[in-house]
Amino acid sequence: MAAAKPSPILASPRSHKPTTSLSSPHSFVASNASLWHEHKHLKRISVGLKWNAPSKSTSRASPVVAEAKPAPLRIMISGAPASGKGTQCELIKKKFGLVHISAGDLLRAEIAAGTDNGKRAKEYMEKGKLVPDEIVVLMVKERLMQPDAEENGWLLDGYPRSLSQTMALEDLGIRPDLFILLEVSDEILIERVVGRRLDPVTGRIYHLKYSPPENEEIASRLTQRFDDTEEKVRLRLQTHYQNVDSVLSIYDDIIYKVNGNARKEDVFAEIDKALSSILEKREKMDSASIAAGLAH
Ligand SMILES: Nc1ncnc2c1ncn2[C@@H]1O[C@H](COP(=O)(O)OP(=O)(O)O)[C@@H](O)[C@H]1O
Repeated sequence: MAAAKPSPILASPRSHKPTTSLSSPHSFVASNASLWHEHKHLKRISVGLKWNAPSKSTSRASPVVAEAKPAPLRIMISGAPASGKGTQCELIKKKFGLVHISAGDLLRAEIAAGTDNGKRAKEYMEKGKLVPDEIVVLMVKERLMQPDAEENGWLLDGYPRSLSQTMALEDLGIRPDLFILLEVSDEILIERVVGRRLDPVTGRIYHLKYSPPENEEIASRLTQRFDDTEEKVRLRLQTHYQNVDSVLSIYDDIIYKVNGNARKEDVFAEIDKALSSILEKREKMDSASIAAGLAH
């Protein structure tokens, strides 16, 4: 079967592989993970090759390459509470079709379902602390390995938030193409959190001052997240700053810092530029690899 045959294009260099330094203890795992991901993807491309029937005028078959879809993006997005991750995730999801996996949303779903994990998680969330790894790590890992995320790529939001969570992914050979860090000043963050409201009917997020509800009916049903008070956001910020550096140190070579104080459209334009550029490079490399494979 064609899919089982080793493809000559597997040996080709790929531009999207994270640049890892040999001195880094994580570089080996990262490169292997990347190669594994590429191998799976390239197998798909090699299956997708089509050949034209020989035309009357030529004796040789000419290869026609089926549309080569580049390997799906795997992106992490990080930032302090209310740095705009949720808004940007919506925009990224819409444009790039990635599966949005939010650690906070997964935990809130556990709480809503009344599971033991949910009950335990809520105790930590109320204090603005990180939920223990034994709950979070498995939960996120299982979600990342669902077929939709493998097939369409993923956008991981709010994970990893500590060195141990990062290492759990590295041990599994899971590494993103890009680690987006939204940077916003504390003053703005606190103001955003305290005024943030959710419409439980539409799922839309409002801000009492900056993006108020359109009418009284909506205004009357808005809810506030239980951890969106000033006191709790200060604790969450403290937790964030205590942990973020250790996570950044592992993704040093793929960090993309974005000024999150700007308008959401401008923030998205920055992110869009980076993601589109990865995809463009990947498409070019795929075409070149396929052409090289066919020439053999
Ligand atoms: N990766 C994680 N590890 C541990 N706890 C987490 C993680 N992600 C979310 N949480 C918990 O859920 C809370 C809410 O997270 P989230 O919805 O991402 O909002 P925010 O980033 O605004 O704090 C966090 O304060 C923390 O208690």
